[in-house]
Amino acid sequence: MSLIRHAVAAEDAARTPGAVVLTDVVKRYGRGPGAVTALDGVSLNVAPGSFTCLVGASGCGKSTLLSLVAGLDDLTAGSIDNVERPVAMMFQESALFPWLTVSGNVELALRVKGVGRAERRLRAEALLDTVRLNGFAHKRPHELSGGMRQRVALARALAQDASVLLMDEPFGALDAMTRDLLHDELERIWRERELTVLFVTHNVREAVRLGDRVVLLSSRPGRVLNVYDVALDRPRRIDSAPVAGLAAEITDALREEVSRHAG
Ligand SMILES: Nc1ncnc2c1ncn2[C@@H]1O[C@H](COP(=O)(O)OP(=O)(O)OP(=O)(O)O)[C@@H](O)[C@H]1O
Repeated sequence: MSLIRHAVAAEDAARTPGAVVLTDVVKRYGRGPGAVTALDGVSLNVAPGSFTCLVGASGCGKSTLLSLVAGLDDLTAGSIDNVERPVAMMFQESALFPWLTVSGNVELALRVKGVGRAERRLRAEALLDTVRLNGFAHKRPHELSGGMRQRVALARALAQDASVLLMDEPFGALDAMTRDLLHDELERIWRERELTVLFVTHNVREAVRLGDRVVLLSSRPGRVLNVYDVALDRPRRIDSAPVAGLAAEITDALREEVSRHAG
């Protein structure tokens, strides 16, 4: 297995400069006998404008990896380079402020950037248009469906004008149909804005539906086990045979890893 891993890392390192370049990243939480090694030597070159999905067993360090790229936590060893700041993040929970309107939530991100009031309003309107929420600017989050709340969260993330978008299971709590619609929207926005997306998911089919590449991490400590290039035409359907076929291959590898770890 380590041979594959090293081959993947070497091939990755040989690619042209990335928007995000991780080199031998190690992350350990705590010290002494109770320390937890979450990531152990992760190397990955994420090309500008690419869509990379991360999959792996629960607890393998996917969220840790995103928070390190976001600069929210310190590395124990290794390096992360070329990340243009700020990066935008999106989570499974929309984390909107309930007392603010939809527009107010998006405008807040612009306010933090020092954008003036009149321009904030205009830009928030345009962003809500981008995520197809025009007409909902004055609603409060509790008046929206889960999918609509995630659209607002996406608009708020886009308001930061970041070129790197980090997404931690953003559609994990949505029903299948809403999730499929949001896949289409995200794919469109990713292309229009030439974003670099790092997307964590438990859903391997979702990873194949969206990603240019799917990175499979080992069980804890997380290491890159394999990188799958997804050479399927877009737009893809999550229930199409080619998506299901590659997803089955990755799922088999993931199952093998989980049972190897359990054994
Ligand atoms: N702040 C922390 N302090 C101590 N241990 C932590 C901390 N954050 C994460 N861990 C541990 O690091 C490991 C990786 O956690 P992480 O949340 O990154 O995994 P994950 O792959 O995102 O998990 P899941 O798929 O279940 O969301 C886990 O064992 C977790 O318990």
